[in-house]
Amino acid sequence: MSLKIAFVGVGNMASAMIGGLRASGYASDAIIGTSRNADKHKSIEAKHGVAMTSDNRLAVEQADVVFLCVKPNMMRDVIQDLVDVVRQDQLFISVAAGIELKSLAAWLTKPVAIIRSMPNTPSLVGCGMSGLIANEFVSDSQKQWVSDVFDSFGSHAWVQEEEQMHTVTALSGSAPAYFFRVLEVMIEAGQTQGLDAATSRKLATQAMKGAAAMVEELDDDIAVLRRNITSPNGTTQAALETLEENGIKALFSSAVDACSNRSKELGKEFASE
Ligand SMILES: NC(=O)C1=CN([C@@H]2O[C@H](COP(=O)(O)OP(=O)(O)OC[C@H]3O[C@@H](n4cnc5c(N)ncnc54)[C@H](OP(=O)(O)O)[C@@H]3O)[C@@H](O)[C@H]2O)C=CC1
Ligand SMILES: O=C(O)[C@@H]1CCC=N1
Repeated sequence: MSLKIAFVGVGNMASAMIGGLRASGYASDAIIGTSRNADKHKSIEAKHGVAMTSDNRLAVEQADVVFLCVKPNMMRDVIQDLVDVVRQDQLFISVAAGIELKSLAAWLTKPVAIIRSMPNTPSLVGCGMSGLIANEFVSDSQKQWVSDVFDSFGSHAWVQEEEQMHTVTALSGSAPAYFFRVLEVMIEAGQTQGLDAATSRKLATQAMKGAAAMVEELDDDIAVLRRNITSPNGTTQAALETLEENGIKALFSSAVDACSNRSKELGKEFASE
């Protein structure tokens, strides 16, 4: 039988995970979600076939596993309102950017099992990537269950040091947005050159998907895959030289640094003391 999961704060990220879980066959009656605005509940219930409530405590009371999915600035208040219904046999999984395990533990007040995760929205289509780290109360069997759940909507990686969660955020949590931006810009450029929007979108998207699939499925060095497309003095060389001249390396490495630094700031801004 599926463990009962409560998603506290069903917005973009929780909705993506619920969609991914449901598509992988997780039982609808084993999932309950919460959000304050009851007007949204019907559409979430219709989309994912799961029950919704505005009552966080009611949802948490009946859960074996609680995903904490509110924004980082709301996390402390939301957890503090739950403290007296929290049981030590429950597992808590935060998805919040920046928020440290020790802050979550301090707000939960009891010695409970907590996992800090950093998923991403491609979970909705079974292509998620999630970084994970556990506190000392998480058992091996809970870790296995969590690995299986995150794999059911993509893939996962456990990190050894909590500091590494900032880098996970920069390389996978936020990264789909960078690639969406790259696609937006390329599609617009295609249209500027005369293609219609749909054709431009299909061409650029399929190229991005194909490149990612080659990296994933072949064991080749990525630089070799790039060179295999780049004929001397050909079209690709012209494009790549333009990207280098315009600072692609500095651009992306500074974006990764900015993301990771913001994650660190969020952790400090919303720390337990
Ligand atoms: N979006 C992403 O790609 C990723 C997000 N994250 C993390 O996920 C978390 C949520 O982000 P995201 O989904 O984008 O944000 P959203 O704002 O889309 O979702 C948060 C939801 O929480 C609900 N909420 C707010 N307060 C409460 C409350 N007191 N009780 C119950 N529900 C509440 C809101 O609904 P309502 O107003 O109806 O209450 C809202 O829909 C953040 O901590 C973020 O760092 C992590 C990885 C990726
Ligand atoms: O932008 C954010 O803060 C969240 C965390 C990772 C992706 N979105």
